[in-house]
Amino acid sequence: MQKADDFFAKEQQKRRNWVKPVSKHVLDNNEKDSKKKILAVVDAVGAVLASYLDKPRVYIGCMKSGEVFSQPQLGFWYTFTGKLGKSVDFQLPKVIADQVFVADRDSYKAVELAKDKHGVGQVLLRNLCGASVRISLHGGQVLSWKTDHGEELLFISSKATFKPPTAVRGGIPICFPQFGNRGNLEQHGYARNRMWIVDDNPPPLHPNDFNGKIYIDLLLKSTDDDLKIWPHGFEFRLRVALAFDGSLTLISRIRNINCKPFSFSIAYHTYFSVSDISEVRVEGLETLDYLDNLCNRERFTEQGDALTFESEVDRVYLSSSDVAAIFDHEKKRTFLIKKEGLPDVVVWNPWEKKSKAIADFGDEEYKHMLCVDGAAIEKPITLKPGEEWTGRLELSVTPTS
Ligand SMILES: O=P(O)(O)OC[C@H]1O[C@@H](O)[C@H](O)[C@@H](O)[C@@H]1O
Repeated sequence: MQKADDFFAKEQQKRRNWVKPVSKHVLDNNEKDSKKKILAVVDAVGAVLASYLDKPRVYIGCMKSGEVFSQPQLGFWYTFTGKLGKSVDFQLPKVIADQVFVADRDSYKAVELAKDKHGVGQVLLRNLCGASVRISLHGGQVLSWKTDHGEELLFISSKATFKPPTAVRGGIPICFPQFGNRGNLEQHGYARNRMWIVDDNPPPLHPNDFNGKIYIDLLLKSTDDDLKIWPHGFEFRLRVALAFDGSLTLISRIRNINCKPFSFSIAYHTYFSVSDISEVRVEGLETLDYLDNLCNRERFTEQGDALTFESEVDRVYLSSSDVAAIFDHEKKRTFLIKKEGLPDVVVWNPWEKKSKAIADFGDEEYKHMLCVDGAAIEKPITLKPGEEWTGRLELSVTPTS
């Protein structure tokens, strides 16, 4: 788990309760004449910084300084590694003097553990801008992903039940080790119906998987009861990471800890929240072959330029590129889905009739959701004893004009 440093943030951070103006912070710390000095330094350094606005990362070599990096539209951010308050003899590299804020280490918590009303453990990740992700230990399921404006990006049914053992209808349930009914296990496998634990000591990942991110590591291990229904010992490690820009990454590492090989399928069954399904299009699947679950998994080839929706869809697109996008015209936003190790993409919307047959799904809710899952289904992944597989899914959202 990461620990928050002191940070300086800009205008839009004002409303976060862990952010206050530097001047107030310093006054609170009884340094009465500090404000003037800080602003004076800001003016000088700000002018220098302005000439670096097009650079992604700038390091300012001053006492107690941290890294300074630019963020499109947000200007500069400064990670201050020293302790603010004791001395004002530090240089504050910020562009605009009256928009300098400090995040208070005591009130800002990047990772919080809590329990829901059924006693199920939940993890809340929150980045400094206020974007957040909520994960349930039941299923290792992401239940919420919000922008820094508090806008929910995932769909959860109003009829969802949060009481184990069934998975919540919405968010990102993980289908493992089976997808759908392609095997002898329960629908979509059992990982989504099991309790996961927080993994305090996971094996290291590549620095890109944690640098600048807030994250939690979860772990699912097969129990003796699980081995009776699927006789393969595994460790499934899931890292859920929230980046500074609000993007959400799920990294799965699945290891065979048994003495014989096994094969599995996996899907991140992502319920995206959309304004109106009729106004949505999916790009990145053009010309691909797909298996149509509505026609006994018959194989077809996608013909259109982009996928649009006017009836039930339940397909597995095969061997896709590593990027797909969902354009939501009404909400004026685009979801980008980037994936590694996940060749297939499931697209699912139950539409009107099927919706009525799903107990934990509202009759009209199909209009406001679309499942687009990064997955490995058609060619199951085989692991020899001791082998590990890694799959990554990165979700981000951008405004579209
Ligand atoms: O109701 P469940 O088990 O969560 O599954 C929902 C849907 O998940 C989709 O991924 C499947 O392709 C559908 O066939 C299925 O109906």
